[in-house]
Amino acid sequence: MTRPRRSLLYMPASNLRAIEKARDLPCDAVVLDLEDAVAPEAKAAARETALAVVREGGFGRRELIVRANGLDTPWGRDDLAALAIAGPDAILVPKVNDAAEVAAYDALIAAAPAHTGLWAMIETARAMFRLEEIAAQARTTRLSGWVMGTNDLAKEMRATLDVERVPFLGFLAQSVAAARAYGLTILDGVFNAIDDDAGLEAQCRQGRAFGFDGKTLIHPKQIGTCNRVFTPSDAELAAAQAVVAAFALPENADKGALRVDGRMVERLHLAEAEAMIALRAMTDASGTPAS
Ligand SMILES: CC(C)(COP(=O)(O)OP(=O)(O)OC[C@H]1O[C@@H](n2cnc3c(N)ncnc32)[C@H](O)[C@@H]1OP(=O)(O)O)[C@@H](O)C(=O)NCCC(=O)NCCSC(=O)C[C@H](O)C(=O)O
Ligand SMILES: [Mg+2]
Repeated sequence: MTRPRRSLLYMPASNLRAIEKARDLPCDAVVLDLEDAVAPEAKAAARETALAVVREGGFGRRELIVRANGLDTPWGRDDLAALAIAGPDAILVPKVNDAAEVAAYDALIAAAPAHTGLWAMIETARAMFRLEEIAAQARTTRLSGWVMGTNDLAKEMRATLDVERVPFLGFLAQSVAAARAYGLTILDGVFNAIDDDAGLEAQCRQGRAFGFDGKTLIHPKQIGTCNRVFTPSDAELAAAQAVVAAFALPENADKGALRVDGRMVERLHLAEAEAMIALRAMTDASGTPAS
């Protein structure tokens, strides 16, 4: 991981007030949506707004991502052509079903600057059976991130999307495994109940337990909880530092397994501990409070 991606806040690219506000919000990334949050009659104007916002910048350390319309819509191709020239940090494409679609999106943004990543929404029933082939596109395209689209997935499956997300647990785990197998960043889906703080916290904790890098959000009031849950706590940091210190002792140089604070730790835990310390340092350096 090269930067924290705990909190990605969506906003309709047609909502100038929200975009203006986002320049000062403590999220790690901003996603300007041209897809589902924008009505058909507002699509063209929203695209122009998104392009102007990318050109203008002003988001500081926050990544700026734009979600395009799909290639099966009247707006997808024009979105991709324009975004390739504008060059946001990433272009997020919706409802990817298979590897061929990733390759098609990648070809259409071939002219984009090198810093522009391709991110894919994982949110269709068909994609659930092609996770590995989609993730493997990271080897041949600029695909570098996935975002779970649990609203669309719930709709397609006709499943109930509640706090616990029991119908989705298998797919969430498989998606994280596929993403990790090919080195992709992966963000959890949104939590729609804006005023349910306890539900949001529980779902952030669940997402972190699954291994997601962070969560996608729909409202500024969700950012604090999300950052706090996805930032290693002081206790986790201390535990990680204890693991690193134990393996650094000369008497442990040739040992593979140790007892640290009553727990068995192996060298794989050393790597985890180092990653946690690095993430905490990045989040501290980002200037964004955990809560
Ligand atoms: C959901 C909302 C429509 C709620 O809007 P509203 O009731 O107007 O919010 P508030 O009055 O509480 O807003 C308070 C202030 O905060 C600003 N605000 C609100 N939302 C955002 C935001 N997302 N980003 C930035 N700023 C925001 C308001 O402007 C108010 O500011 P002020 O004027 O100073 O008081 C609304 O929150 C919203 O539109 N959210 C984002 C919706 C969206 O982008 N949806 C698409 C992505 S979700 C998705 O598609 C997931 C995936 O594809 C899947 O399938 O699962
Ligand atoms: Mg969706």
